Amino acid sequence: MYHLLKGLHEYLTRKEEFSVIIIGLDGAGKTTLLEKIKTLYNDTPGLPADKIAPTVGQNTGKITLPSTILQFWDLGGQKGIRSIWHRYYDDCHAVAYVIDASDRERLSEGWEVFDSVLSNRQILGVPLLLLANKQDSPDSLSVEEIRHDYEEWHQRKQESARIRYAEEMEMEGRRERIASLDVMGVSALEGTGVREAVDWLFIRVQNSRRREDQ
Ligand SMILES: Nc1nc2c(ncn2[C@@H]2O[C@H](COP(=O)(O)OP(=O)(O)OP(=O)(O)O)[C@@H](O)[C@H]2O)c(=O)[nH]1
Ligand SMILES: [Mg+2]
Repeated sequence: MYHLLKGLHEYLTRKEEFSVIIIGLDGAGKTTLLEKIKTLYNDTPGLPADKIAPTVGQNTGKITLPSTILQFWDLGGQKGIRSIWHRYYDDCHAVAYVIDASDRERLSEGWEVFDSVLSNRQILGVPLLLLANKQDSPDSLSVEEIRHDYEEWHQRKQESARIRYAEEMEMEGRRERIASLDVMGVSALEGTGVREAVDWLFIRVQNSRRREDQ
């Protein structure tokens, strides 16, 4: 009887686990974001910003939400480390791409990398959120400006490329994705918008799981 009740209790209180990868250029603020998420959701606070060093490899963090555990994988963004990102694509349930909205000089590099992320078939149907970080900075572009900048960059890229038919089809998929792209403004440093971003991820992983179940 005890085992039966224990099993029932475990069944009723079980939590499903989802993996979210956090990627973006070096210095975009991914680790600062992860540590802020830990501080906001866990009893043990994350590292303060002045203790965070550039990531060589990965950092992880878990938070518990109603009937759900979100496992975050913050992957190093330096050029030489980006080649490991693809190893995480098959098993992730959502992607957060962080862009430094205050660093205008590196925006096009950020879009180049973002575009190559979008071209990966493994994450084609995976919820993807673009986070315009450092909204606390006076130099920061707003969410609308960031979206506009990306669309313009993408337009320029298409115009300058001589595109083969296969690429055209692939671009078409990407265009659809861009049209429905969700962009949110956050300040990983101050925590502004971070709960809204986590809510978005929580809802989207739940929804995509339901679609898989059907
Ligand atoms: N003003 C401001 N600075 C931020 C914010 N988020 C991160 N930073 C700063 O940006 C710098 C880089 O932050 P990290 O979190 O280490 O960046 P990262 O994306 O993890 O970089 P890699 O680990 O190299 O890929 C640090 O000096 C942070 O304090 C933010 O929201 N606002
Ligand atoms: Mg980092």
